[in-house]
Amino acid sequence: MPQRNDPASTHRLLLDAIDSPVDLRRLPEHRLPELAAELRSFLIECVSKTGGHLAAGLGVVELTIALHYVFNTPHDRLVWDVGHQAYPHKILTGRRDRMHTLRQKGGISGFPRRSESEYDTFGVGHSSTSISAALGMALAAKQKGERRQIIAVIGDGALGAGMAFEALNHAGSMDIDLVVILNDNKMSISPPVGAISNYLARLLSGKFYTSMREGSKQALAGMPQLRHLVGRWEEHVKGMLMPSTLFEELGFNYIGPIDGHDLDGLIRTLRNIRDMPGQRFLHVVTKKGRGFKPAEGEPVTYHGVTPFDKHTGQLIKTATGPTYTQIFGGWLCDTAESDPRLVAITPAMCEGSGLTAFAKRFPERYFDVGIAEQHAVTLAAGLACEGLKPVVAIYSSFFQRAYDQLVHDVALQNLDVTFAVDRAGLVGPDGATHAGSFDLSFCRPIPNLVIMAPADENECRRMLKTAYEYPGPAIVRYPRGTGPGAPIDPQAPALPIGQGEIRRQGSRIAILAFGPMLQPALEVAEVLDATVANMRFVKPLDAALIWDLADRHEFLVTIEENAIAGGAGSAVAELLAAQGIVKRCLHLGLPDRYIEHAEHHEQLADVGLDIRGIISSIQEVFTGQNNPSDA
Ligand SMILES: Cc1ncc(C[n+]2csc(CCOP(=O)(O)OP(=O)(O)O)c2C)c(N)n1
Ligand SMILES: CC(=O)[C@@H](O)[C@H](O)COP(=O)(O)O
Ligand SMILES: [Mg+2]
Repeated sequence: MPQRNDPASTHRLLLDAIDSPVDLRRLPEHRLPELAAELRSFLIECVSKTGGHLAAGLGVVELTIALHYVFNTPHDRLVWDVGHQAYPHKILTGRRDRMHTLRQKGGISGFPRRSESEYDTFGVGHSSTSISAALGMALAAKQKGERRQIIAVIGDGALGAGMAFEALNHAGSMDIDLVVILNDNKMSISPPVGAISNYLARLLSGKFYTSMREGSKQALAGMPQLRHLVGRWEEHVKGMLMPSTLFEELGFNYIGPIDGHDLDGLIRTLRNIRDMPGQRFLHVVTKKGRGFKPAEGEPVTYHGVTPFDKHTGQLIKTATGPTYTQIFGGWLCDTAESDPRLVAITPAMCEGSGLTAFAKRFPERYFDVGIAEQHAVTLAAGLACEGLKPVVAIYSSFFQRAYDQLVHDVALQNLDVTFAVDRAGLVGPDGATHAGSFDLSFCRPIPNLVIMAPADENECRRMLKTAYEYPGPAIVRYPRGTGPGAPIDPQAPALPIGQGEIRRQGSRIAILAFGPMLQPALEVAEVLDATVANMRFVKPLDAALIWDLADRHEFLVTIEENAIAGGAGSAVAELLAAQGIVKRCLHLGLPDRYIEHAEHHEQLADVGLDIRGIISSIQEVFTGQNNPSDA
């Protein structure tokens, strides 16, 4: 029972008594709106302190309550898509009292995780996987003769991804029991794009449907006791008179659209759906940010937030220098000014990738393709075939979705595409699903690619210029957040391809730093009196520099914020081996495991990429054999 002495808990009499959906299902239905109010207020309270994803979760408070109320979770499987909207789900499934640890080291994840709760039926974070996973669970239940409901909850943005339609296409062709719930809040992170979004809008605002709805409301206005009939009558009439929807054509029984904030209607509809066989598609209409005016008014801003004032919504910003993302955005606009061939593409990450200004200034040269990374890359290939110069802005972890397009459509044809790969390396609170841990490893083997990693802000801009001017596919990968604060010279020239530089002369040990690892490498070098090279290029490597360093030092250490396996250090090892050069090398980077959510600096310490970790790794490996620090 709630502690009476906690003043906040007096506003959470119902919520504090819910430690699982079993407790929720004991509540009388008429108390659920009260619970929704408590849950919404608690969600705002929590995220105002921790930061995280807010607007999406506010939009599904009622839907989450109704789902756990009607379905026998966790026996019935609830699969969230992306999962950024699943904080209400986490609060109702036993994690209310851990919400203050959200996305922190040792705390609960910002996304559903199987290892975190039996109610988290599928690990998510990347979009549009829920229907595929749910279909897999449904097929398994059928195969095992188990009776259970499987429900995927997917947003209108996520529904626009190819993978979602692959799953609908497959599911619709089978004899299977599956529920797909479309949470249609008419928003992705940005306003939605694409024909699917337009189609959904037509479904909601169809003239016929709207007029009938208004007509029925007026007809029943004088008979409040019959008001509930409106919903039922609408369903009936609509089913008879409306043309079948795309989803029915795909084999689903389409129900809706219904109001996703009307608990009574949701519960009634979900109960009906629960008892129906086959593939069911429920179209639910919600408002992103519902119940918190700042988020309702600015769902883009309140999609992902820093801590904020829960009364005013004022976001608490830690003033810092320009982020790498902002440097990219500035470079992009400046280049577009002088080169009309430049076009920019984002797979639904306009704000996060720094394209807001570009989109405003060059709308006809800006393409937000929705959550469609595969399409984004091959669209760029097509644009390049016709002499335009596409720049694809893409997060490293989302870039993983477009691997064959990178190989088969861009690199094999040696097309002039520039990839601005943001969020490369560890990303902090978003955790393992969003870490850009592998892009060096999966890009490096591809012939024709040039791959650069800037050590600071100025180098980032120079590398973007270098990549853009390079007449083939080129990648610049840079981390989330800010750099070391290097002054930016917009006039600085492009870099000579494949050329690194010595930043410090030391003795016996040479540290080959890639990207932002240059800063810690320089600090370590002061302790160990090491030489430091800023390698700049992962492909092609500066072979002459590496041979020279190998020739003049006893030990080589490579450092990168990418998986050690197949990363930049591997490239150096391969180069030395190819020349038959035997050298004592140590490769530092991300280990062969997933790095949990935490602050970025905590993650670096966890993997030994902080100053202390680098020094101890070097000393540990070389100790006992002329410890380099004795030099
Ligand atoms: C593969 C992939 N690309 C991009 C993203 C970034 N992302 C997270 S949520 C989101 C928008 C999702 O829109 P929708 O499904 O409508 O959910 P809503 O936020 O509206 O609830 C995007 C693009 C992602 N998580 N995964
Ligand atoms: C849920 C999702 O995938 C995005 O909201 C992502 O969390 C954005 O990451 P950044 O905060 O690094 O832009
Ligand atoms: Mg949406």
